[in-house]
Order: sequence, then C-alpha cells, then structure tokens
Amino acid sequence: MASRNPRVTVLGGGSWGTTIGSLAARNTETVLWARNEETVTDINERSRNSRYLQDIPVTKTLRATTDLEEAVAEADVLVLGVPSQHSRGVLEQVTKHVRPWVPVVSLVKGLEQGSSKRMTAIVEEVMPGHPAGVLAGPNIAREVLQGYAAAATIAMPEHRQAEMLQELFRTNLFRVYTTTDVTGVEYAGSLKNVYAIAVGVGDGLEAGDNTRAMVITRALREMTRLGVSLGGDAMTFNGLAGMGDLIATCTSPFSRNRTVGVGLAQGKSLDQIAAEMNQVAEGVKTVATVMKLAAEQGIDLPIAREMDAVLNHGQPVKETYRGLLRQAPGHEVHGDEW
Ligand SMILES: NC(=O)C1=CN([C@@H]2O[C@H](COP(=O)(O)OP(=O)(O)OC[C@H]3O[C@@H](n4cnc5c(N)ncnc54)[C@H](O)[C@@H]3O)[C@@H](O)[C@H]2O)C=CC1
Ligand SMILES: O=C(CO)COP(=O)(O)O
Repeated sequence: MASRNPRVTVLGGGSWGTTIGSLAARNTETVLWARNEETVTDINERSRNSRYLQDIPVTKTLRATTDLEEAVAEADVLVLGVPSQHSRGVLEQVTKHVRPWVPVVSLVKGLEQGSSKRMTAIVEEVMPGHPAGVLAGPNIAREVLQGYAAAATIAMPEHRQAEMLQELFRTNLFRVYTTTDVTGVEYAGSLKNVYAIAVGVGDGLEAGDNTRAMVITRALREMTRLGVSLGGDAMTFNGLAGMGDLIATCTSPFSRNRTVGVGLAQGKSLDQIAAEMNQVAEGVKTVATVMKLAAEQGIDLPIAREMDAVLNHGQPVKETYRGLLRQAPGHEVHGDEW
C-alpha cells in the first residue's frame, strides 16, 4: 500500500456503497463512483445521498464522481458496491485502469446468476492477481450512517491484509473484525437474504414471534449446511456475517429482502414490490442459484425450496408454511429436515 494515506475508491452510489464510503472518508481519502449525475452532485455539494439515504449526512470529505477511470486510476483499495448481477460488467470496465496490486473488497451479498459464482471468484477471473475479499455483517445502511453502533467482518485470503484494511473502515461505532474465511463470509451474506424473504412471508401472514424464531434458527442450519459443503467454515455462520446478519435482515423493517416477503404475503406481485422499493433485494435472484448449488452438493434446503417455489414456480404464498409443516422434524443438529 502507498506510503501516503491510501486512497479508497468505492464503486456504486447506492445506500451501502455510500455508507461505506462515508465511513472510509473519516479515516482516509475516499472517492465514490456513481453513474448517476444527481447523486454525485448531491454528495459533493450537500454531503447527502437523498435518493437512497434521505437526509442523513455523509462525511463531508467524501468526494463523488461519474468518471470511472478517474475514480480508479489512483486507487489503493477498490470497494465493490454494485448489485451482484452488475458486478462483472463494472469490474470489466475498471480492470484496465487499476494498478495491478490493488486489493478488491466486495460489499455484495449475492451470487451471479448462471455461473453461480461469488463476487471474489468473479474478481479473480476479471482481475487476476488482485487480492479479493469481502466485508459483511448485520449492517442496515441507514442505521450505520446515522451512527448507531454496528459490527462487520472483513475477510481476506491473507490475515495481514485483512488487518490493514480493517483500519480503513472501522470507527468507534463501526467495529470491523477480521477473518480469512472469504468463502464462508460470502456465502453467509448471500444466503441470509433468501431466508429474510421467508421470514417476511411469515411476518406478512402474521404467523407470530415463535414462528419467526423457528424459521430464523432453522434457516441458520440450512445456511451452514450448504456453506460448509461449499468450503466455508461453520464458525463463520455463527458469527456476524451469518447469524448476526440473519437476525438483522430477518427482523428489520428496513430490510428490502424481508419487505419482499411481507409484500408477497400481502398479495402483491414481485413487480409491484420492486417498483415500490426501487432498490435491490438480492435474495429474489439468489434463491434459484442456491437451489442449483444445493442440488449439485446433494443437499436439501426445505425453507429455500419453498421460497423458490413461491418466487419462481408460482406457488401460492399461503402454501409455504403448510408445505413446511407437513414435513416431520428429525434430529435437530444432524438431520437434513428443516
Ligand atoms: N443497503 C444495505 O443496508 C446493505 C447492502 N449490502 C449489499 O450491497 C450491495 C449494493 O446494495 P445497495 O447499495 O444497498 O443497493 P442500492 O439498491 O441501494 O443501490 C445500488 C446502486 O448500484 C448502482 N448500479 C446498479 N447497476 C449498476 C451498474 N451496472 N453500473 C453502475 N452502478 C450500478 C445503482 O445505480 C445504485 O446506485 C448489494 O449486494 C447489497 O446486498 C450489504 C450490506 C448492507
Ligand atoms: O444486508 C443487509 C443488512 O446487513 C441489508 O439487507 P437488505 O438488502 O435486505 O436490505
């Protein structure tokens, strides 16, 4: 890393890219690349991103630009903050302008449709030689930006690099832990969205607090079974990126994924929900990929399967919990049942 203060460049001017940019700008020089001119002007002139984060102020020194080449050419650290289905395209645009040793930290909680790849695998493909990692945890953007205490974990293949990057993102109120389990953190972050939709469906059907706790707990088991079989560490799923984020996303009224589930239970169509929200809910597209990965691993994921049936195969939402309750429970820890 450079001897001057490292420059962080965040790609993506949505709610989370802006929030992470704001945190990093407290510690070091930070540039945010957004494609929307109004967002750039809003950040540069008013220290706001009102489109995504209403009137919550961002750090005054955070600078934004629509010029991708200018944003990345001098970067010492690249942060990927665009939704999963657009990440490859953005990385392809930036790769020729970035210096070869620059690490890439993904904020993305989704998998690429078709290839089923995690974002760090895409970085390795599109930007070979760049160290690739991920920052994830229970981090509802607006709460972090408002300054409520929160924590996340940064995963890099080399622990020393995770420790260096930790310093760029942490503040008194945003605690950044380190790990080398990139695979586990990425799968945990992506999988929890699918289960937040399931919990939203339960909440929308007014199924009650015990049901919510049951689904969250059994969801964690499903996430862990798939994530471990794909190479993640089981302990990661019990940590901030797993259990922590599952709790936040399944219970927060601000979660977009949970909101999708609530909307479906209220009889809204996916198009209607997407139009009302105007933000990404990664779990909607992740569920089919998760089913594909589970089939390849020979693992049954009953809760995810019900969400796939609702989202992709026209199953009426009211059938969801009926379907699950028909299954007999097995061994709590070792069983394959939900
Ligand atoms: N919002 C949150 O609380 C958190 C979000 N995340 C994850 O961060 C990632 C980004 O999500 P958000 O910022 O919340 O999304 P968002 O919906 O708030 O914003 C997405 C941003 O990406 C931009 N974008 C979309 N396609 C693009 C393209 N082809 N080129 C350039 N820019 C493009 C949009 O213009 C928008 O600025 C997602 O994977 C999400 O799961 C992770 C932690 C917290
Ligand atoms: O990842 C998040 C919180 O950690 C944000 O969740 P949603 O995308 O469901 O809003």
